[in-house]
Amino acid sequence: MSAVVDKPNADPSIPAQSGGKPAEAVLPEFRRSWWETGMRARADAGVLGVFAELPGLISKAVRVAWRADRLRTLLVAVATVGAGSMAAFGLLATQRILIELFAAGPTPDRVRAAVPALAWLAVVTAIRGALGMVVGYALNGLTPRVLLDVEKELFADTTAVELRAFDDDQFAEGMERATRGTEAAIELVQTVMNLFAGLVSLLAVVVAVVAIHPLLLVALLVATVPTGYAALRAGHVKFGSYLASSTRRRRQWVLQRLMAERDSAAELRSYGLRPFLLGLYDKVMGAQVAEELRVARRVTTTMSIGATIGGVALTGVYVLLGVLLLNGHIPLAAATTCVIAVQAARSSLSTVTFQVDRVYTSGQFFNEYVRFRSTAAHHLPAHDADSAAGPRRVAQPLTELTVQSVSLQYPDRERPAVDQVTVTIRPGQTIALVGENGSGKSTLAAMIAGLRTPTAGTLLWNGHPYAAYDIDDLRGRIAVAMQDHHHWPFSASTNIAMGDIGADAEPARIEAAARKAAAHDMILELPNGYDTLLDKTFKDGSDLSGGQWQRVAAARAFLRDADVLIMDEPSSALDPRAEHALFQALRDRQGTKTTILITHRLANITHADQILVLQHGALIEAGTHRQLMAAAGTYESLFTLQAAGYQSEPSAVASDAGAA
Ligand SMILES: Nc1ncnc2c1ncn2[C@@H]1O[C@H](COP(=O)(O)OP(=O)(O)OP(=O)(O)O)[C@@H](O)[C@H]1O
Repeated sequence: MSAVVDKPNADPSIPAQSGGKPAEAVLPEFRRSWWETGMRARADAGVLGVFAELPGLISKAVRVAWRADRLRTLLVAVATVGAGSMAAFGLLATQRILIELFAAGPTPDRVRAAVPALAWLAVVTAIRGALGMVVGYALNGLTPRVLLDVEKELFADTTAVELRAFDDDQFAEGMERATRGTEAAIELVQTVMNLFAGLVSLLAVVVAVVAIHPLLLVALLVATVPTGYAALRAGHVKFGSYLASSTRRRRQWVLQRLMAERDSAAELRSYGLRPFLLGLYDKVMGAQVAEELRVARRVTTTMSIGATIGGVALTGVYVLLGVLLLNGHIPLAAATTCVIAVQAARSSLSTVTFQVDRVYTSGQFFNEYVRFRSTAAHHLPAHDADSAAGPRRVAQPLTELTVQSVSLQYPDRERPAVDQVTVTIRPGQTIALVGENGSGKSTLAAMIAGLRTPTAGTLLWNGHPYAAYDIDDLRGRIAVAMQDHHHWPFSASTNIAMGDIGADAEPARIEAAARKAAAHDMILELPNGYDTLLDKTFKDGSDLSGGQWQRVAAARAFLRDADVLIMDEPSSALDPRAEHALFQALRDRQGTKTTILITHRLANITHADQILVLQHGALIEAGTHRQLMAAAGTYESLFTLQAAGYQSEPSAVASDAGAA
């Protein structure tokens, strides 16, 4: 934010508010955004820079299209070349007609002689139209497939990368750019195809003109090159306009969301932000209208200059043609065809220059997608290089889980979150992780769950390092109820069934899991019971309270018949009755299934087989409740403190009564 306050007018299109309080000081997201990259790059790149990058971008587009749908890509290419050839034939047929019409002899004879060429022209024009329709049809089928392909690849990456990737702000930024890049893939393919079509038509005109008379090529160049250059310059200016409107769209979008979405609705009302946001909307739109008018003036000037240059060049060509005609260098029919060819070439050239602009811009966005995917590849789970046979399946139930001198240091932190912890966990045990906020309990649990990789030390499942296993298979053996569990926007039953998504979602199993988490009765009271959609933003959707969501999350974890169940603060929002039911269900697992429990409510873990006390990431105490109480260390002091909280109230009441 400070950068914005220091430079309140970083974006000149936003007016500073009076009183030294610029509007953007409270809305830093209004600063220039990464997603203008492509447009800015285009605006900054010179004409040569654009052409230098073009071949690489074109080849990327062709590869993406080819992978998505070979048949349609081929169809577009063939039909485009076909349509171009028809344009050349059309010009040749036109010239033939003119030759016949301008020949000596009676008019009916001349018209009769021109009829075959006329028929040719009609056929060629019809074929050209049909091929144009084929191109449009094939492109309509091709582009959604391109989008599907690139989006699928992107989400295949984002769902596979290790959790640590999400701690990296560069990764998060890259992901946003890549999402925009997927849409750019469509644009890139479309514009490359249009560019190709424009180039083919241009080439067709050139071929036809050379076939009529080589000298006419000079005339064509003189008439089209200045116009082409002017069109490219105009493209630059139009790009400025595109840039301005994109900025406006982003601002509108941010404000529209703030004023219309559920997430901000309560705070907007509570703080009385309505006039502030509406006022800001007015200001932003006012600034944008002014910007648009400024750009419109520039566009008009550039276009006028372009039109003047083009007109002068065209007049030169007509003069040249007249001179050639008078000197008898070219026949009248060729000169007339040349006039038609020049018009066709000018139109193709303006298509080409416009598409060059667009290929360059969408290519920049698509590059972001390509870049992100190569970054994501570095975040994929590492597999043990020693095991040549590939990742091992988890064939046996858990016999021993060993945490061997394990540490994890987050990249942006000076000290490790978990520091050389060693523990051995046996099947059927209940392990409790205890310690102050930030002592490393969740981080240790995430490593045991196979969600994070230690920066030092090893985790062993049945004597083999985690890295030797197929990570998805290993994770399938562990169920986790996260501290910050996700509110999945699906029905209540799906929310629970997601705990074992590969298995049949039998209602009886789902209900049994819900009962263990004290969620069954609560779900039955919802408008549509288990079928209630837990997303308020859809019709008939419902929302749950914090504690109700926690019960659903616990039920999800109970559903999976996991070797190890990890529950991170499962009762922080539960009422006493629900808490009692949940811990009873956890105690029922003891002796048969392994449970790792993280909680600050120490009365709930007195039955644990091992209580591990963490401090600043290090394991400072381990033992049963009885052993740790006898040791009179950190655990004992925390437990005594909490127990005193429960006992103090009655004595306070008693002393109050005595005083009365
Ligand atoms: N993704 C992260 N990136 C950087 N640091 C993190 C991240 N997650 C946790 N930390 C830091 O690591 C340390 C351990 O965090 P952890 O969540 O494991 O603690 P905890 O014992 O579970 O805390 P609590 O009782 O509050 O849930 C803390 O200092 C925390 O700030």
